[in-house]
Amino acid sequence: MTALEETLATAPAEALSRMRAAVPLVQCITNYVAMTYAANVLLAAGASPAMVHAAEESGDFAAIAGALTVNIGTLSPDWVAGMEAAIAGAHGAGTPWVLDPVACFATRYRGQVTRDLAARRPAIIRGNASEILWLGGTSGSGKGADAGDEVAAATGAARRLAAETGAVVAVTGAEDFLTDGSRGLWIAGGSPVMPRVTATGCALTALAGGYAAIAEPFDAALAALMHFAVAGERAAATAAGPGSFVPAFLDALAAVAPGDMGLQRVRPA
Ligand SMILES: Nc1ncnc2c1ncn2[C@@H]1O[C@H](COP(=O)(O)OP(=O)(O)OP(=O)(O)O)[C@@H](O)[C@H]1O
Ligand SMILES: Cc1ncsc1CCO
Ligand SMILES: [Mg+2]
Repeated sequence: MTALEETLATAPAEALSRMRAAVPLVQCITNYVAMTYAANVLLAAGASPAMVHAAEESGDFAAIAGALTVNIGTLSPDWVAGMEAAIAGAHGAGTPWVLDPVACFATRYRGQVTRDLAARRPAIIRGNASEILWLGGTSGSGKGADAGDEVAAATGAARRLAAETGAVVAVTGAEDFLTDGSRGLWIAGGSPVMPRVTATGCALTALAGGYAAIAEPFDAALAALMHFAVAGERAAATAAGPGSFVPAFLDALAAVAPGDMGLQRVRPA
């Protein structure tokens, strides 16, 4: 087996077992839209969320958290100060952090803030294709928080961004792409209903934090993507639409077992 195949064969299942055993504390700085959903996703999956963003405390909190996640969805100057303080606290304590560049291409302010955050050594960057295209130096056709581009169009940008920042980069969509700049993987699964529920991607970023608390960034991102891929597919099979998908998805996240995090949905790029 190659090193990559060994990673694929055991790492996601082991990561899920370790996360459920540890129930890691994950500090989430996320947007107003995503807060409750992301917290519920973490609890269902097996981690312990805390939504802590004020600059007065966010750095101290990052020092006691297992991981920090930073999502710019509803940013404002106060929140950006909280993000910067949290990241400084995370670096001081060796806490890994995850960046979600929501709609970074949409305005100059978002773009500047995102570039500044991306330069602060995130362990993982998780975005949709339009966000990663823009951050990787190419313009796409995103519309606000929703992607307007195919994941396949963003693989080069993802590799460049990973090389530039040192982060593992996950691009999500109908199939997800994961790279650390050299290794590349495709992860299949999920459901077309997922982008019809707001903050699904934001919640995935939060879960990537849960895994980053107990695994190396590449394995952590892969486990989070697989956990969503399995649970999303199962929930969609029983849901009537976006509304009933949400409770079914929380149930499915809780029900995913290590043995479900198998190789069959992953292929090397
Ligand atoms: N067409 C699709 N088929 C299957 N799964 C999908 C599809 N679109 C998105 N997903 C899944 O939905 C999840 C969120 O990805 P998405 O790319 O929609 O995030 P996003 O655009 O950042 O979302 P948001 O900003 O609204 O939180 C991922 O697990 C992804 O695999
Ligand atoms: C709808 C929306 N607007 C800002 S953040 C957010 C959640 C999805 O990214
Ligand atoms: Mg998003």
